[in-house]
Amino acid sequence: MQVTGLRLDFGRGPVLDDLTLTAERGALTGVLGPNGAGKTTLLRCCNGLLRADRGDIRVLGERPGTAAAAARVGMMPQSTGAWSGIRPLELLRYLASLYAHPLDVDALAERLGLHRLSRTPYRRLSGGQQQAVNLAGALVGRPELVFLDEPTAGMDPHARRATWELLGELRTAGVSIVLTTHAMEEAAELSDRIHIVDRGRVAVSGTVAQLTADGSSLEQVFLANTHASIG
Ligand SMILES: Nc1ncnc2c1ncn2[C@@H]1O[C@H](COP(=O)(O)OP(=O)(O)OP(=O)(O)O)[C@@H](O)[C@H]1O
Repeated sequence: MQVTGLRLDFGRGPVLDDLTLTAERGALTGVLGPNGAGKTTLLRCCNGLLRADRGDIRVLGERPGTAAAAARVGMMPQSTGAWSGIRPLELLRYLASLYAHPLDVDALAERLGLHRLSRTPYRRLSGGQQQAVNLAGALVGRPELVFLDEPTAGMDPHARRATWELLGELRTAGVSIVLTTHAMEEAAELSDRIHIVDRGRVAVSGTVAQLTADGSSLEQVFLANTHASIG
């Protein structure tokens, strides 16, 4: 995925400000940044849900939001209210039906601990369970590239580890992954490359080893290269 010179202003100053970054195929790319830095906005642009004022995005060589891109790209949003009454397995079966070669829904649900929740409507699931459904929804179409917006936020340590394992297997299988997170140890553990975004721009990029070469922790690098959103 290639993002070049992206700019987007909702009317109160730029949220994305000449943002340029690359996510290599087959790699896991971590996008970090303070609250309000523009991470979700970037992911929404990459999925064609928002259109930038300026700049260019290519996902798997395609323009975001086209049918060609949608068939090959998955997106796990931070939260979604749209599925409130539907049960997890019904939802996943519906999403699977939209793709040519979906994953096996029962196996995926079992893997993410959703098979026991088959009768519970989405809105009655816990926050972590909703996250697991969102993740399954992003993966069920067997995407070549998947965007995950804070995939483990709200997950307990068991669910988080199961998710990390799943992401590791996807990466081994050649799936490209772009994820946002506020968990520094998660970013350090999973990412092949990290972009730290601040006020709509990439402040610093590199592998974890490159970013922490002077002995700093990833959190120290984050704090040194970003502005606080509160305080
Ligand atoms: N549709 C919108 N209209 C107006 N402002 C918006 C809209 N969407 C996002 N913003 C603003 O853009 C900025 C960036 O928001 P965004 O959700 O991309 O941040 P983020 O980096 O994902 O933050 P967090 O880590 O808190 O999830 C925020 O100031 C937000 O209020």
